[in-house]
Amino acid sequence: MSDLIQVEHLTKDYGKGRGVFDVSFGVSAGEAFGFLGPNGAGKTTTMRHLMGFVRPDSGRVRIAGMDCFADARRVQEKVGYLPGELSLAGDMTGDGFLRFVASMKHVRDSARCRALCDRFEVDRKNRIRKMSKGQKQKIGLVCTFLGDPEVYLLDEPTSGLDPLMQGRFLELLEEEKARGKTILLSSHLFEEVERVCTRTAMLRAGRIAAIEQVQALRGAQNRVFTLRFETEKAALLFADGLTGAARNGCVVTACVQGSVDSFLKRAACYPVADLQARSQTLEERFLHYYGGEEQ
Ligand SMILES: Nc1ncnc2c1ncn2[C@@H]1O[C@H](COP(=O)(O)OP(=O)(O)OP(=O)(O)O)[C@@H](O)[C@H]1O
Repeated sequence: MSDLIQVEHLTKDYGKGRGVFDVSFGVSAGEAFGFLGPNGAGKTTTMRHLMGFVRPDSGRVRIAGMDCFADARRVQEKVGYLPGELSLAGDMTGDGFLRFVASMKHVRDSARCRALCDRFEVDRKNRIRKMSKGQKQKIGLVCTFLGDPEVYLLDEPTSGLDPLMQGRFLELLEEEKARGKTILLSSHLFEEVERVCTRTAMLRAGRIAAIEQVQALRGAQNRVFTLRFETEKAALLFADGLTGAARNGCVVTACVQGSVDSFLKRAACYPVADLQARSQTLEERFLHYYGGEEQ
């Protein structure tokens, strides 16, 4: 079966190396797909193409077989989109705005809206312009989930939320995933993607650097060793020519992929005062793709 979300060779060139270039990926129905990348990597630009706000310079972007630009209205009816930067009607109260959005989305049953507001402890009485960033973000989240859409495009959804609300949001996302919804989740936060998504793309400077199974990343056999040698000379000799090793005085930190046998035998040639080993975090693994990126 073909993917529900299809991005094929998407290019939007804003000049001076900015934009997205030859971006391709697919998200199958019921899959949660992560979209990770540093600032300016192209996450928002890709999402805006999926919402049909922007016409690609080249390439194709489709949801449920519909061209996102040509069929923008029909696509948008299927999608719950949370933009990275919200623009809400500041003069309206939270309640007034939610009612307005519900009517736009033809949502007649208010039970889901109430449940979402309770979950996120939404301030419905105050005017939106008087709300904090987090309070506005919670209104945005309720609007996104309100219509019970089939597809979610979420652009850094937890930005501005406190840890309690971040947790509640991730719970909601897991529930929606269990209900078969298709999710594209853009984030800077590795833990967030790790918790919800089965696969993730990593964007760098407008291009896909890699697409990986989250499970495979989590289970990768990479180990980070920190060794303290008796002397700086020993540390220097040990680290010399060792790929991926960093030395600070007597301490050498190195990431070892696969078998640790030859690494430990090499270390055993020098006087070791202390050794610690741990699994490489997902974040460290991603840094491999982002290495050298200017933020
Ligand atoms: N309308 C536009 N005109 C010119 N350049 C743009 C436009 N929209 C985006 N860009 C540029 O395209 C690049 C990608 O931006 P985008 O907002 O997609 O990145 P992002 O990954 O969402 O970043 P962030 O994490 O900071 O939100 C950036 O260099 C940005 O300046």
